[in-house]
Amino acid sequence: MGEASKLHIFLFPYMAHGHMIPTLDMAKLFSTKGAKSTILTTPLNAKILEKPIKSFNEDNPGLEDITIHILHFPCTELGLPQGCENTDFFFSNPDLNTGDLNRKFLLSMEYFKAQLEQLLETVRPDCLVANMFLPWATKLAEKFGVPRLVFHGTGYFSLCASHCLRLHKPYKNVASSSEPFVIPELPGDIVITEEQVIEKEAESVMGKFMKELRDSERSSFGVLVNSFHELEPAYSDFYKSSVAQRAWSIGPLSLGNREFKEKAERGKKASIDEHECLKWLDSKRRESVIYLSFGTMLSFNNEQLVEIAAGLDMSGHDFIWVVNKSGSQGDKEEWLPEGFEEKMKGRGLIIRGWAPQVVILDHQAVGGFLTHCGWNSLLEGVASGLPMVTWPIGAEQFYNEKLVTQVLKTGVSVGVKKMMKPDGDFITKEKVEKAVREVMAGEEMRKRAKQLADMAKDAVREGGSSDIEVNRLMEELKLVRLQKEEEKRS
Ligand SMILES: O=c1ccn([C@@H]2O[C@H](COP(=O)(O)OP(=O)(O)O[C@H]3O[C@H](CO)[C@@H](O)[C@H](O)[C@H]3O)[C@@H](O)[C@H]2O)c(=O)[nH]1
Repeated sequence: MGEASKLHIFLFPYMAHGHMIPTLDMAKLFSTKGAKSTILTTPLNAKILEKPIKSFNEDNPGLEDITIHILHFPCTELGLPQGCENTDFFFSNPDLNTGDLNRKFLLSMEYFKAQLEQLLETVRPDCLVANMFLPWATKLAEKFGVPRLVFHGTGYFSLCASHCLRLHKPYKNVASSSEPFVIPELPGDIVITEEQVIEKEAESVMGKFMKELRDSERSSFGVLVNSFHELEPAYSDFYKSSVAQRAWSIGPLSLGNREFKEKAERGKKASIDEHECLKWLDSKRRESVIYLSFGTMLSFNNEQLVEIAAGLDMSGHDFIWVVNKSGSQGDKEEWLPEGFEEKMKGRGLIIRGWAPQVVILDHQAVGGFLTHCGWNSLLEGVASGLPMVTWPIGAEQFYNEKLVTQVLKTGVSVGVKKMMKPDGDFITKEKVEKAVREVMAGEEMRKRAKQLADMAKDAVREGGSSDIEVNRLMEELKLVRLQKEEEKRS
């Protein structure tokens, strides 16, 4: 295909690993469909993306379909610490006030408006895929006749749950914040409590910001969802008929990474040698290891870490545990029980910092996943056919948990009742032990999880449901281009 006839897509991710990782996967996917992508991001984030993009371009000689455009982001002028170009900057550092920085960081995204406007005017891409946290992107794109697609990063179930909770506010009719209720209108009689709901604060600054996001979504070209129809059919149907005007399921995006190198290069540089990690896993029995990770946005306090360690010990299972902790408390002596690592030698691997997650999840020795239910992790767990222990922390993670425990029935909850902020739950070692044992022994859950993994792989194969939707999207974008060309001629 000639360069000029290729669709050119701008991708503008939110500057957080949970958004940048699927964005790069998306760019690769578009490349397989003959489109070229430009990822818009800041210098430090570009550094993280450079290596996997270079590998991708080397593996696909002559295409060079993915490029980065670097944006200016003057942190200190915006009231942020120097070098704060990714949420990881504050979430992995327990010494910082993450709440304040998170809000300021989110609102600083407006700074990109002028740069985006100029780029859209000069380059005129065929489409702009912008993260939901950039609501002003819809109007800017419209000004230059560029269709704007929204990428939320989460799945259909939580998008639908949010919609129904916002609409019906059922939490207003309960006697206490811990009283369970069924989410009205949402298929499946899903039970939740008020303390797990994030839609409560419509009048707050964040509530108003979220409304702006929804308004900008309504006038956009549509929504891209990292999911596949067979995983959550009732919710993908509900979303498409009752929530968004148009949506395309294009996942699981992580499955586009087939080679070891691609899987190992997702996100930050791993804090462990990937081959060492594999060697360790190779020495383990099939499905005997539980993998624990709480994503990129959280550090537990030392008391909770000690309790997790004890629970893992009591479970008797081998484990890989990722502790996303830097700063002064990251020092192992400060939070691990005395002699724990020596005692667990051979049984447990603790990764401080970043793990090559998909490499680990795909290994046959891994038999379970204890997850905070961030959507990327959850979907990666599904794609690897793993039953899960759910330990949501905040954001939409409690909704994702309900998908696993109440709909898919491929996991059990560790028993967290409420969001970590402001004053989350303390989970005892007994609860950790019980949930880990139950998931590792749960044959029915494992069977269902494996069926879902097969469906996930089928969805992204040629002719599979997600493959068809990506093709449809490409055709629609080509049509928009044709119409624009015709308008220009007439
Ligand atoms: O050591 C690590 C830690 C994470 N990851 C990867 O990083 C991503 C993390 O994404 P996710 O699991 O979604 O977690 P968060 O970063 O916490 O995700 C944020 O963004 C998600 C998508 O919008 C939301 O679902 C979450 O609630 C929100 O916290 C995944 O691809 C992981 O494979 C690694 O490779 N190694």
